[in-house]
Amino acid sequence: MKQIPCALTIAGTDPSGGAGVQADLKTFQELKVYGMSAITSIVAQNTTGVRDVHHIPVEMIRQQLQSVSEDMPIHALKTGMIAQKNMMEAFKEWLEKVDAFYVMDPVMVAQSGDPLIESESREYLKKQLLPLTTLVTPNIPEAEHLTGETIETEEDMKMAAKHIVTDLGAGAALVKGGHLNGKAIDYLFDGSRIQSFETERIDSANTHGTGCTYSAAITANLSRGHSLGKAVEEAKYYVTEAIRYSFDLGKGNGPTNHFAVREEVFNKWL
Ligand SMILES: Nc1ncnc2c1ncn2[C@@H]1O[C@H](COP(=O)(O)OP(=O)(O)O)[C@@H](O)[C@H]1O
Ligand SMILES: Cc1ncc(COP(=O)(O)O)c(N)n1
Repeated sequence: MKQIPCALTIAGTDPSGGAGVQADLKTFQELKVYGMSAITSIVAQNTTGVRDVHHIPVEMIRQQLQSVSEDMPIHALKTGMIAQKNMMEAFKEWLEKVDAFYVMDPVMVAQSGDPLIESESREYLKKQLLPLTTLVTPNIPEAEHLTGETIETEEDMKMAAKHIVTDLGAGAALVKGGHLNGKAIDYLFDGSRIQSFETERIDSANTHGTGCTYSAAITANLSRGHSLGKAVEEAKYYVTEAIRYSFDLGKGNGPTNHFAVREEVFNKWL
């Protein structure tokens, strides 16, 4: 019998259901992948911003990871918010014993502007975790932090993607253009060639959790055995439709619609 693809997210939470672990598990489910999660921090947040953060003790993170890997298959995994350096150290030690595609969403700041990781962990992420990735998916501010370069044009985005792979050692880099004006274009550099993924910009403020959704969809597609290019292409479609039919929920930037690509529900929201 064919085995179901299994994907794991290692991330913080969003009780309002739009970002973090909640967004990741919804995405895995929609893409018919068995979803698993290890929680790094509990974040009191909603569509308007972050109110408080409780970090899970590092030993408990270690135990969660061990509980998954000693019992369950993991075909692909992603990391989102890993706030502290000691959490990253525990994750790295565990990851070195696991054979799975690794997608890093280098979460640093929430869309509301609230910081989600401590400054000393940024360096660790860059130096120690980045070289272990199959793919890293920075938005423009995150790519600027990783490269130390200002990114204002599509040329800059391509340069940043190359820099992150060639000089910083990531397996591949997808620099996302959500924060630029004009069309929504992302650039993937896989070590040998640049590919672009482009859609029109949707006039919507409901973009809470778009980065989480996108990287989770890529992770799900890799766990199914898709090539990197196909995994990104299909995930781009998923996130675009999730933004197009996003929900006007909450008082801030509303969440994406994970039902959007499901035909029967898709029609209902038209
Ligand atoms: N208004 C929009 N219309 C269409 N696509 C968008 C829009 N905003 C963001 N995107 C796309 O959503 C994905 C997430 O990108 P981005 O917003 O840059 O990431 P993050 O949520 O990490 O800040 C990218 O593919 C980006 O191009
Ligand atoms: C726990 C957690 N992780 C990540 C994000 C970033 O979300 P976005 O996808 O909107 O950048 C968030 N707001 N909360």
